[in-house]
Amino acid sequence: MNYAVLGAGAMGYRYGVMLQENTGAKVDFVDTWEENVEKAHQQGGVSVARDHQNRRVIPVNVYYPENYKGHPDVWIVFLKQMKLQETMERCSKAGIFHQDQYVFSAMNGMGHFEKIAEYFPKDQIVCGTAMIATRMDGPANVDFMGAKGSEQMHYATYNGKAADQTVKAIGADFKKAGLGPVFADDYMGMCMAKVVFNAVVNTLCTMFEIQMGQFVEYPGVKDMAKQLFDEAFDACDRAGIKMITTRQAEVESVITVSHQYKYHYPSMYQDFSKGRPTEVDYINGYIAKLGRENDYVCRTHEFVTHEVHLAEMMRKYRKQNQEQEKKIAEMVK
Ligand SMILES: NC(=O)C1=CN([C@@H]2O[C@H](COP(=O)(O)OP(=O)(O)OC[C@H]3O[C@@H](n4cnc5c(N)ncnc54)[C@H](OP(=O)(O)O)[C@@H]3O)[C@@H](O)[C@H]2O)C=CC1
Ligand SMILES: CC(C)(CO)C(=O)C(=O)O
Repeated sequence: MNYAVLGAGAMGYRYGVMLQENTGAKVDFVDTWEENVEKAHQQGGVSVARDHQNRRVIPVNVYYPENYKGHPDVWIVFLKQMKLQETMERCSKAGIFHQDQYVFSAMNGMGHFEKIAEYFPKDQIVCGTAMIATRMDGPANVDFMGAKGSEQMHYATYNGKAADQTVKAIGADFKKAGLGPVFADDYMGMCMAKVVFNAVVNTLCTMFEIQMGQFVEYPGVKDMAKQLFDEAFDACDRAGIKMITTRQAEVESVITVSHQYKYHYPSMYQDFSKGRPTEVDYINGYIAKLGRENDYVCRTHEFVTHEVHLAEMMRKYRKQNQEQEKKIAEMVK
């Protein structure tokens, strides 16, 4: 099968490169971030390391939507939630989406499949979640975190039906690529199991600007995680969502995955540190909204969503405050 990755960022390159290298599939990349596309053209591909080691340039074909002439069997979408609608619209106007194509996405948060369904038939949407950590260190420069074989992901059909031949073929390619796919029966329970995980790890690491291994040093992590998971699971219970995991398993997973990816700054921090908006409204904000819609108030998630927005807004004072403090220190000398 042929693939095109929409969003040549950390995860887009990860999926695309692993498919290209390990399955021999033809993979194209489509992106709108100019510096990224130009850098890939200039250096002849994407620079890839694994856990900071063995950095090398892997040849890849990266296009702007307007230049893309391919007709892949499957689109793999890895955009940030905030950019999804705008980018899908740009691609649609460029005429690169076709009604015979399947589309897979394992973006974090919720709300993206409904947007994707505006452009592709519902029966051809494959939902995913990825417990796979990747850093984007600069344009066309990525770092695959975690040892080879540590990759784990889930996928499910959006229509809730059994996997058809194409979905099975996608799953087989993901397996051959080394992405560790597991098929799930229900996409909502599968996606929410990842959303609630990100609502703890991504959000707390971002606010405190720390790596996952540093976060898990704190002895109160299990208590904090439990509080956030309890609220999220209660909201899901009320909404009739059957999670593919349990509260206790999620707490254990926070500990295990944080040790496994100890040097990883979650993707939310990667946006935060670059002065970009974060996906918090699609993660903790989504849980809080789900709760409200089902007569349940997720107080901690609502509060935490505000905290992340507060932290985002306060980034503008950081330089000013540091300069003021420097001046005061000089006056005191
Ligand atoms: N990174 C990870 O470890 C994981 C991420 N995810 C999820 O996957 C999805 C994609 O995330 P990820 O691959 O990390 O995203 P990235 O930020 O690496 O890339 C997504 C897109 O963001 C834009 N972009 C990124 N950095 C910059 C920058 N400095 N300046 C301008 N534009 C930039 C680019 O396109 P454009 O300008 O067109 O937006 C890029 O294609 C998200 O939903 C994320 O939560 C899920 C699991 C793990
Ligand atoms: C790698 C992982 C699982 C860490 O929370 C992730 O989803 C992210 O960085 O966004």
